[in-house]
Amino acid sequence: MDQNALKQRVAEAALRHVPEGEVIGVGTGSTANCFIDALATMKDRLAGAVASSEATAERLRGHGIEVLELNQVDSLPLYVDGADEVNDHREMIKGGGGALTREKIVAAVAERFICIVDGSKQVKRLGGFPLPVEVIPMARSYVARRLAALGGQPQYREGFVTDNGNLILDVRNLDILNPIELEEKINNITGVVTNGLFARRPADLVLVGRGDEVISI
Ligand SMILES: O=C[C@H](O)[C@H](O)[C@H](O)COP(=O)(O)O
Repeated sequence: MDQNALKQRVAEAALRHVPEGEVIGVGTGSTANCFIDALATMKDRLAGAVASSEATAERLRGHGIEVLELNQVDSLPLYVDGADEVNDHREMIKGGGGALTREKIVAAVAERFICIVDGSKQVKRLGGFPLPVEVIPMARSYVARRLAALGGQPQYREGFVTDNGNLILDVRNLDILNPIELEEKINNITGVVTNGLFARRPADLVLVGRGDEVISI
């Protein structure tokens, strides 16, 4: 089964966790897009969705699903999103599409976070995928120097502007032995908005598409 078929399969598997009559949070990226397309089949049983990016909001609206601002809801029973890497502790690297900050905010509000991935994203140790860090533009060089001091090799994602008007540094070569500690350390650098480690708030359930099966972690 090809990667796209696996993404569709996990997206469909996530549907049965969607509570009826509620507003849910929806992530960003190609796997989240598969979920949005699947969600459209039950849109009449949904009160609406909070989007983690402008692209997701547009796709949801395209299917006739009402998009609400996060500030319009008091709680979210569920957030469904993809990831760039996920380990056995359900910790993730996210942000390959640059949506990490809004994703982290929606994930923080959600009571339950279900991560949907194809098998290629499952790793023993995080860090093979370059860690995205969203940075306030004027702090770019300073933050890059601080990331280099942590042993990373930051690279400016040229020409990319986040939905929040900021830029992304993709950091290679980080030794991610303790994801929670590194997430906090990088977030404490002045000028960093947030980084793509989702370890303080891991997923509650990961659905992995592998061969003909969907495995739960
Ligand atoms: O910013 C993007 C998100 O974190 C995505 O969830 C992540 O990059 C995975 O995307 P995809 O499903 O396209 O591999």
